[in-house]
Amino acid sequence: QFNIIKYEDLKWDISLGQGSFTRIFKGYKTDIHKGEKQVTEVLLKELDVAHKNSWESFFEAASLMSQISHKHLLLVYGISVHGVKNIMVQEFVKYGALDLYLKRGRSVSVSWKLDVAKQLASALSFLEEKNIFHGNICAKNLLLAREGDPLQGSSPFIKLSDPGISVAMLGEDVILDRIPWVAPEVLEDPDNPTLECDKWSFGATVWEIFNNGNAPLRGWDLKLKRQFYEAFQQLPPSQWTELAELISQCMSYQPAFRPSCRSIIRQLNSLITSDYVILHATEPVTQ
Ligand SMILES: N#Cc1ccc(Nc2nc(N)cc(-n3ccc(CO)n3)n2)cc1
Repeated sequence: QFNIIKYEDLKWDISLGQGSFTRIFKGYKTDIHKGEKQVTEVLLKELDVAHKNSWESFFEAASLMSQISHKHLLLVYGISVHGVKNIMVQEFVKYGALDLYLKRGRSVSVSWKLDVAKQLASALSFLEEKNIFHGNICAKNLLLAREGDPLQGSSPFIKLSDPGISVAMLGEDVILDRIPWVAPEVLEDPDNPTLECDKWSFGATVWEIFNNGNAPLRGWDLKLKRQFYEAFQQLPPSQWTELAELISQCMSYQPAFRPSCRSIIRQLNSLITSDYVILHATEPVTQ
């Protein structure tokens, strides 16, 4: 499924923060390649000891990412186990998580955001072809490999990160806290997620990207978040009607009403060519 990396071949560098069940570090792995020592920069993702009994699910996420390869899917080199430590060894993606990058107030253009959305849609389309459910699509799990430079006209490049511990293994509170990224039907039946659930999350992620990385329903408590679904509410619509339309299609409470990946990509292409893009070259950054 994936290769086992020897703990002694890994070296930890600085801590880069923590996710919900993991902490991440910059690091290095050493390989012997044709008798030569080769050191590779990696991202070391450690499963918190408190959640060590979710290690199968943690590694299942790693093996999912190792079995398929696509330019917009994160490369996972392998896993390492050392005592109670469970470590996933990933390619180091230069600019890290997209939500933090956008929050840092980088004012990026509308076409930059659409480009990122299209790359995510193509990763989603690839997963759909392979009938693979991701389960954790959000801006925090989009990694920025290339910034793209509006002046040079070079475009950004993103990689979708591993899904982490599967949603079926998570407690109800963790699932509730993932509102509005988690599809409403997942709350009803977390053990049988479908590909349509990822389309809902795609809609919430595009909303995030166009809101400069600010989380939707930020600061809402779990009760309010649950009510958001019970009242069939939608996220505040973008003033760009066609974009708001795509997001609300993806975030249909009826899974069958969500558009196919092909339709999502087609709609993104028509957004890219619309004159809104030219008029709003770089939005003033509203924090
Ligand atoms: N400052 C800074 C900085 C931080 C991280 C990276 N690189 C990176 N590489 C990966 N493979 C994965 C991640 N992640 C970050 C959050 C998650 C949650 O999924 N992953 N970050 C580069 C710069």
